[in-house]
Amino acid sequence: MDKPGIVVAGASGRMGQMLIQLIGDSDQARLVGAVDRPDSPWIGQDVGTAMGGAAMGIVVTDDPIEVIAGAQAVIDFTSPAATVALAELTAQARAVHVIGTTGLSEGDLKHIAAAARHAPIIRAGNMSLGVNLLVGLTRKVAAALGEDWDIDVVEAHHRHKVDAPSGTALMLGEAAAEGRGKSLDDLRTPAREGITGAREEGSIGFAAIRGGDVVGEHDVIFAADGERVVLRHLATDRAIFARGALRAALWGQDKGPGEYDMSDVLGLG
Ligand SMILES: NC(=O)c1ccc[n+]([C@@H]2O[C@H](COP(=O)([O-])OP(=O)(O)OC[C@H]3O[C@@H](n4cnc5c(N)ncnc54)[C@H](O)[C@@H]3O)[C@@H](O)[C@H]2O)c1
Ligand SMILES: O=C(O)C1=N[C@H](C(=O)O)CCC1
Repeated sequence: MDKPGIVVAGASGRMGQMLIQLIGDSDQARLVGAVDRPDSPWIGQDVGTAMGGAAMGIVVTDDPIEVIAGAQAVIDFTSPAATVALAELTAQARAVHVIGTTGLSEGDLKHIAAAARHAPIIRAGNMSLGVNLLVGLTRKVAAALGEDWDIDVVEAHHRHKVDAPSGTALMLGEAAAEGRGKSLDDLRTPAREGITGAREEGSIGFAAIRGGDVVGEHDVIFAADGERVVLRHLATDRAIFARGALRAALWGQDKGPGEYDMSDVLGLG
């Protein structure tokens, strides 16, 4: 069988460039399209040349329809608005949509769920093996410890990140809430500022640091009287997210319509 053809959306972005390099070097997939926003200076350029290397024979376009029609998967690390639009187009082409974009609203998620009725969509706030293992550990530790153990998720990212808490922090918070048999919506405490009052028992808090070139750091802190347990993941290279996304695109090739996540892809369920 031919290697699956993959479109990268957000080609000029930090993740887009990682993916183009990874797919270009892969013997399991081929790059068939590169999409970016209409005002990107990369539009009309060969994507390899735009990245400062050799030409790859793929011209960056702001019109996803044509390239998606000939693709088996779209890997998308863009913005919430772009991701919602791409979900509809990718579903129409019956291709696999791998979504790494974070900061999606409830409304965005409803659009994505509607698109997943027609094609497989694999979405995760973090595509790395390490974080997806940490999600399982967080669920277990939260289940083992009583509500007298306070839970906070503290995360740090580079200065360009636009959403908070990070998608990863929300995955970890959801896992902690699940461990306690609740939903994060029930336990999440608003960002702290001013006279917040004492902490509510069983609540889950979030704190975000933004600065420099930090790729991504997450601590899940379980704090009780006299002791703390800290679960930590440190990302030092974005390649971990790109490898996870490509793995998801390949895994999705024989899957039916529906919503999947990285625990499905990695068999961690
Ligand atoms: N799930 C994960 O593992 C993971 C890992 C890293 C980043 N992310 C998320 O991926 C997203 C992108 O991160 P980044 O660091 O690459 O950001 P970035 O700003 O470097 O790149 C975003 C890219 O999307 C493009 N874009 C924006 N609007 C578009 C549109 N309408 N059509 C086509 N392209 C469009 C931009 O031009 C840019 O090339 C963020 O939401 C981030 O949180 C997720
Ligand atoms: O760089 C980013 O932006 C990242 N976003 C994801 C998140 O929101 O958790 C994953 C880590 C990097």
